[in-house]
Amino acid sequence: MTTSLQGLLAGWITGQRWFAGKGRAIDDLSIDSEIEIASGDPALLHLIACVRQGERRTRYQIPVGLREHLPDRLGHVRIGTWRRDDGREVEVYDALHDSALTGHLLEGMAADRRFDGLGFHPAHGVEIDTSQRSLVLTAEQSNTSLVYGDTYIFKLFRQLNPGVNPELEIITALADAGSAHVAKPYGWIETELQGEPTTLAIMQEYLQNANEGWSMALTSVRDLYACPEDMPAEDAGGDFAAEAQRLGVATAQVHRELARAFPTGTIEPPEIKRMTERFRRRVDKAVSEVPRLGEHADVAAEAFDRLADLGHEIPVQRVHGDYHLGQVMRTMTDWVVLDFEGEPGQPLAERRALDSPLRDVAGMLRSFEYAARHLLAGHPNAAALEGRAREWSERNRAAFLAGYSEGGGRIRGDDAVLLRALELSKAVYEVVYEARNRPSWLPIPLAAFR
Ligand SMILES: Nc1ncnc2c1ncn2[C@@H]1O[C@H](COP(=O)(O)OP(=O)(O)O)[C@@H](O)[C@H]1O
Ligand SMILES: O=P(O)(O)O[C@H]1O[C@H](CO)[C@@H](O[C@H]2O[C@H](CO)[C@@H](O)[C@H](O)[C@H]2O)[C@H](O)[C@H]1O
Repeated sequence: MTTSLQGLLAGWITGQRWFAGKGRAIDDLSIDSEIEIASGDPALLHLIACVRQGERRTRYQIPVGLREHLPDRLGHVRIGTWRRDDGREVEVYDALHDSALTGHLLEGMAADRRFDGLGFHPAHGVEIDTSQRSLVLTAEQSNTSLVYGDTYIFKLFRQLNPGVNPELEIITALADAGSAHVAKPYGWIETELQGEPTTLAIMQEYLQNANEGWSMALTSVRDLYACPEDMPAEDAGGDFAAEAQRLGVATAQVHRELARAFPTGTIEPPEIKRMTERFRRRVDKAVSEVPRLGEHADVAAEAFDRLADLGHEIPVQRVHGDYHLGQVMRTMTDWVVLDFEGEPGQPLAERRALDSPLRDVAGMLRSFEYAARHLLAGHPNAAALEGRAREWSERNRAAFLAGYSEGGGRIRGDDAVLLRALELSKAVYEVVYEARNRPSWLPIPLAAFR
């Protein structure tokens, strides 16, 4: 049986990891833009689809492949059979899994090419090797990344909002300034949405032999859990504290580089009050989606009240915005920071706005909590290991903060008030994120309110 392309996509999209509207029915899916990048068999079609769920409309980027016969190796990414206007039936599938098609993206960037409304560009002064073949990364992601050979990583943004993606803007500025903490940009793809240049994908240097902070931290937690109960964390194999401290130093350096490359400012007490009101609205919205959060709302409210009474200005600048252990990689020489695009799903203007660098510090502190508690879920000894989890988290949070100060990051005595409010606001975001994407992880952010 054949269905319209819209119908096929509506049936398929809800099962994708990056689909942001999980748990709510799709009222309508329309195709806003359809551009052929390659014709023939296989063909490559670039689609921008708009999904309506109640009042909410979200745009998604979906490059699809079209083939008369789908080889077995692509069976797992089949979307369905579509009868085209000319009467031909084709198999539609997720094009990013087909290296016969993804080569066109690399060639487009190398040649600074245009396909109707799509602009493909190389970064300034680089030469792109078009012989590299791609593989899709299988990480838990909000976007989809391809690795070409062991040379480039290409990230295609799934949810689209009009505007230049902050990640492109930031990695370009920091790489131009000679930062040791970003992966070099190689190219990007853009279009125009509602009259604004809008980033669709970015390609960067692939960091070979680098380890992700999250998996390094989990290895360390696992080691501690396996140690005798009376052994202090610093004596357990795989202690992470020296790395946490180095990460703190690198974070402070990145903040300094961001402050040099972009405007900075301060926010005054009346604006701080408005910020806490935004935090409160975020809690209300989160409680309506995850009612269990309601029993903890007063903990967050108390932290926001204290921040509203702070009484002095807060320095602000460009920040990372969604900083956690999955966004940092340890290379042979240092920590490199990835994914400067802020919290996916928030409007771009908000994600590019100046903010306190302590937002990133709070994000990373939450991540140490996540790493410490993640392995407790379903662990037969969970109750006994609670204390170990707390010990690991406290030790690494302290080491990270020490490194941050040592690297020149500014933390004053009463910044604890701001940090606590930012941590709880992040935990509220995480409660919604987990409820939508990984319900079994929900106890982790909920524990932040205890
Ligand atoms: N430059 C890079 N080199 C090597 N691996 C990378 C690089 N950039 C990202 N990755 C890997 O891809 C994962 C997801 O990347 P990220 O940019 O955070 O995507 P998303 O925005 O979808 O979460 C990272 O956690 C890391 O494992
Ligand atoms: O990396 P993304 O930009 O996709 O960020 C989203 O997904 C993250 C999970 O992958 C999520 O991070 C949360 O889980 C992490 C462990 O997987 C943990 O280290 C973070 O502290 C926690 O916030 C992130 O919030 C979300 O925006």
